Amino acid sequence: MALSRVVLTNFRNIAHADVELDGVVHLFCGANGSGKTSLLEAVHTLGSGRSFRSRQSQSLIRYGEESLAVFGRLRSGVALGVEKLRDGKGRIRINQLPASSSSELAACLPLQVINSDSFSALDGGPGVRRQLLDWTVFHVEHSFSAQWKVYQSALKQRNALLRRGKIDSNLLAPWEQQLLSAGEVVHRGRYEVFQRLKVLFRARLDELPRDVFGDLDVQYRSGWKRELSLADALQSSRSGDCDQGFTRVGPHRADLRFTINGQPAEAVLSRGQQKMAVCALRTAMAATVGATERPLFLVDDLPAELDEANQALFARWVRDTASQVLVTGIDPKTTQRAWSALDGAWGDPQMFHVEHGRIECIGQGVDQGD
Ligand SMILES: Nc1ncnc2c1ncn2[C@@H]1O[C@H](COP(=O)(O)OP(=O)(O)OP(=O)(O)O)[C@@H](O)[C@H]1O
Repeated sequence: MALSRVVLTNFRNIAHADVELDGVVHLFCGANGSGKTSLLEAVHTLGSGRSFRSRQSQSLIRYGEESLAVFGRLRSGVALGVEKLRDGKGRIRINQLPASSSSELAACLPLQVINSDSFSALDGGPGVRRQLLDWTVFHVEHSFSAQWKVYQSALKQRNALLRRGKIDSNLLAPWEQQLLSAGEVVHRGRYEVFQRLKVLFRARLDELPRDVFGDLDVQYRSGWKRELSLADALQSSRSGDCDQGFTRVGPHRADLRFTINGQPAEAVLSRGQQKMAVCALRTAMAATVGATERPLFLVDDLPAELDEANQALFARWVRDTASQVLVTGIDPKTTQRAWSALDGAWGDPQMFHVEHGRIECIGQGVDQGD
């Protein structure tokens, strides 16, 4: 799923940009504050309805303007459009027709992001890791998001009853029935996809130093005690749930645990090693999804925290799993080094210069000689 063109209007400091994406590797270089990350955010908005930097769409709209728009065309010909207004309203269009949810965008344009927030996969809360797993499940099986929505709405209803101190079985039963049926599907989807993801993650870790990454383990936690069925777990936590006013067990408490010899991985790994573990995870997620929905990678400042060997290894992982990659950096030579070492189209990056919100294509890779 590659983009052939993206058009931005009033997106942060970018008043207007029309960017043709003819290749597979596209490097956007420029000074701090020039608008590089804004371009990645705009592409992210196109594929998910929101930025990876801010949940508030108002902050994305160029100062003094009332709305922003991002338009994109995929190589397949599909046209995507997202518009956001200052009052919080917005519109999503796919092939000029209104779309009802941002998951329709995600199905058209799968995205992976590597940026300074990527560490949260290891040191953030369980919700971050659940989202990563769910991204993978969704792109393997799009119907997953419908079941997850059913589960979440039943959970909301059960919690509302619990908060009112209602443990009347007759009132709880219909919501628990929904929780069970949707919850089982969600769990099964996650479990099956996790088994494949784990193998592909391990294969990438095996390319990293064994003394550090050899013992890095990842486990899937379903959100309730393994020895119980979900039905039994819900039943046995009912009175405690009522005391607390919320449902304490179930797929909404699922997590991935990354450990090294029983210790949390983030407590052992250096920053650069953590970033490589996340790069391994995200490219393994892309590989799990497979060839039909190869994602587009958005990489904000790859050289940050990574030495040259690790940047080169990450570039190879991306080549093997992505449809396309958009990378930002300050210095063109440093930014392109990892990519220029690759063969074929992947080794021939398209370069863009970004300055004061203007994006200009400056051709293929710059000369690496000094
Ligand atoms: N809503 C907005 N309207 C106009 N400008 C904005 C808005 N939000 C942020 N900016 C400005 O847009 C500029 C571009 O920010 P961006 O994060 O894209 O820069 P960058 O090129 O990625 O920089 P860095 O190399 O420092 O990461 C910044 O100067 C920022 O202050």
